[in-house]
Amino acid sequence: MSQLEKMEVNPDLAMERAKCNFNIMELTHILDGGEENTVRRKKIEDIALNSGASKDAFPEEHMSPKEKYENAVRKSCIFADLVKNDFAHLTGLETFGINSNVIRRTADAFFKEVSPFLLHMGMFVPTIMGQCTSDQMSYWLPRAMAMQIIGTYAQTELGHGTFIRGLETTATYDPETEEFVLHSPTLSSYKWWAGGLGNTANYCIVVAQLYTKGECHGTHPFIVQIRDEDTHMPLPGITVGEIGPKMGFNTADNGFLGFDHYRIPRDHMMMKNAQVLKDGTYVKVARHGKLTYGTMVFVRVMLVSEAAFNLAKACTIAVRYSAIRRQSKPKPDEGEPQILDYATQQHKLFITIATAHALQLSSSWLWRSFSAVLTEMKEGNTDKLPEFHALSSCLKAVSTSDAAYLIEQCRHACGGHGYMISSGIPHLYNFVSATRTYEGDYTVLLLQTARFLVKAYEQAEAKQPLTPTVSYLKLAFTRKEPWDSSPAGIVRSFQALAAGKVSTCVKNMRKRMRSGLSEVEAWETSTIQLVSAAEAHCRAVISDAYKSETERLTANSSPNVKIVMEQLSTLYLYYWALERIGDLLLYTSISEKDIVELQTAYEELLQKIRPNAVGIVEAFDLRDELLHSTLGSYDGRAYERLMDEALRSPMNKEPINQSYYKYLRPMMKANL
Ligand SMILES: CCCCCCCCCC/C=C\CCCCCCCC(=O)SCCNC(=O)CCNC(=O)[C@H](O)C(C)(C)COP(=O)(O)OP(=O)(O)OC[C@H]1O[C@@H](n2cnc3c(N)ncnc32)[C@H](O)[C@@H]1OP(=O)(O)O
Ligand SMILES: Cc1cc2nc3c(=O)[nH]c(=O)nc-3n(C[C@H](O)[C@H](O)[C@H](O)COP(=O)(O)OP(=O)(O)OC[C@H]3O[C@@H](n4cnc5c(N)ncnc54)[C@H](O)[C@@H]3O)c2cc1C
Repeated sequence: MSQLEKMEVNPDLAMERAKCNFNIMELTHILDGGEENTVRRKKIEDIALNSGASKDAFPEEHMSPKEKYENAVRKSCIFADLVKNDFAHLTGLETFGINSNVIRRTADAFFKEVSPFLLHMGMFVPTIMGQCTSDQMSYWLPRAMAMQIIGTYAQTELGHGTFIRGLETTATYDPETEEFVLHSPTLSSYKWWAGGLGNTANYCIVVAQLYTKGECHGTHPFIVQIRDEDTHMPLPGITVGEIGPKMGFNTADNGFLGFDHYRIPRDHMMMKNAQVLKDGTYVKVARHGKLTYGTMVFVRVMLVSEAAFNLAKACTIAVRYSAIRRQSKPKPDEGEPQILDYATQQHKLFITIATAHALQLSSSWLWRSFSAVLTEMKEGNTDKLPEFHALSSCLKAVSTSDAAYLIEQCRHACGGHGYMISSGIPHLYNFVSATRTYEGDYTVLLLQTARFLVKAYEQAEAKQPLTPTVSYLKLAFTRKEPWDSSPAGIVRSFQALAAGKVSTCVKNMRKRMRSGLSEVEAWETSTIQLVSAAEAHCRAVISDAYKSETERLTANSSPNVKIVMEQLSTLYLYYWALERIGDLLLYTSISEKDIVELQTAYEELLQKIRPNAVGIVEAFDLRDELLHSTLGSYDGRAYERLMDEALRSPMNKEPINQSYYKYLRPMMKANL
């Protein structure tokens, strides 16, 4: 009999819910962006999850890699059907609701890892929307949205991922036949990594060096058919396959792809930003050279919400588990406390909750900025693109890195059981740690932001106007920032700290150049500090956005919800101030006494948040189907669920495994 048939909700969790002193649903509405959104989200989740279609008859963990992939394809088709037929009227899919947070969130109930359609939804469709002319779009978009074709995004090669200008795949225009000839001249030029490429996709966007009239015009995107639309066989001239097991993403059939003088029609070049005319003349349309990188910028923005969502899942699991787990006996005449009562446990977990809020609110703010930039770009104005590139790069880098670190911390907080796949935390970690690398590696993206910061610093030095997110750089030219422990004061200190770090980098680079290094060498020898300066800038941006969004969103909320949100945003500021004490000592007037007071205030805040901790994570409103966790389910029956999962293991299906007769018994008998 299943252990779960025996009892109801764990009493410790029931007690936590009873003592929560704020309106959980009100916080949920705020996090969803309004009550209407919550109602719509719940409708979608009900349609998708009450059908039972997301469930597996056999635990996915015990399937072979091939079975896992096939199961993921099966469920992807069911999910795609739901998206097309059942959700459309609720999400506005005719526009671009397909990437809405709700669809993304609901998909997680279907896939413990990821769908092989992730790249189709996440990059193929957005690239069609961003890089095609309107004629091209009216041909490709309906086919892609209706899932008549399945695509992916093949940019990275075996030899190059970061350095896009170094890609080796060529697309050479042949005016005789009005075709491009795609070719992979070397092993390192083979496309590598594209999700869904291994077995699923029949089309892909290929980024290749464009040659026409004997001249190279750099990398451009092309839509390329790789498999027959009927038989799914790779087409002649195409070599395609799957790259093998990975830390995560094992249901995503990431693939490799090579071309042997493979021909595609001229109009399969995505021509919104640049065109090749029939006679081979190259015409540049875009006003900014990097608009072909647009899909990457879009996905970087998406990844900030991804980081927030995955952190929300991890801390829901870890906080619920910490409420039902009792361990040790610090007071001999009392029982074992809930581990959530330990200050060190609160230190691990509450920053995780606060970061989930910080990233979610910063991500909404970033989306609004993105929409404004896109609107201006539609009118031909690309002035704000450099600032937005710098902003989206650092936010992608820091959010994914923080999320990976804090999810690992949630695993630590769950002790040994957190190491079980069934806890749900390993899948979250494996997924999020990849986001730190793909769509631009952490270091590489922070160095992009640093380039922008250095230029902005030089503008500040020359007393030229600064764009909004870097206007604080003028602090580098004033006296040391006086320490002020109010939230607004801490944000200002983070800005002073970032300004100080950028200034130090510039001064060091100039010194190195004076001592004979070239500009490139001076930059290269300063990159450790430049990465640190860009991280500090990003921390100041997040802190500022989190604080001001909290103020905006709680302006009309009930007093207790306001208190909870303010406590969390203040905790975020205290935590990072304490983490960066060395830097604050350098760039602000903080004293030893201030530091002692800050540490005390931080510890007191943890205690204030403690009674509402379960309520706060439950405001993320994550159904059990989305969490996939034995430790974090709503009923808190972690031990029963762990035992149930253990009993489902194929290793327990026979009392004696055959290896006993084959190996163990002969060995032990021989050793008698
Ligand atoms: C049924 C199933 C349902 C499933 C649910 C669906 C829901 C969907 C949700 C989806 C969520 C996520 C899905 C995503 C999954 C993605 C998987 C991973 C995909 C990939 O990884 S694709 C490959 C990505 N690759 C990269 O990111 C490469 C990183 N490299 C670069 O970006 C660049 O090369 C570079 C590092 C920036 C350097 O470029 P380059 O050498 O060309 O440039 P320079 O350094 O010389 O700089 C020149 C100049 O240009 C500026 N600049 C650079 N980039 C940009 C830009 N993007 N925009 C604007 N400006 C840019 C740079 O700042 C310099 O300016 P300056 O000269 O200083 O003025
Ligand atoms: C799970 C997963 C899915 C992916 N899916 C896709 C996909 O669908 N389509 C696709 O096209 N690609 C995909 N990728 C590839 C991904 O975009 C690249 O791996 C990523 O952009 C990093 O590039 P790289 O592998 O070349 O790393 P490298 O650039 O080789 O990085 C290796 C190290 O070198 C450092 N480094 C590199 N350049 C510099 C520099 N200029 N300065 C300082 N340090 C530097 C990096 O910081 C890093 O520490 C995927 C990757 C993963 C892991």
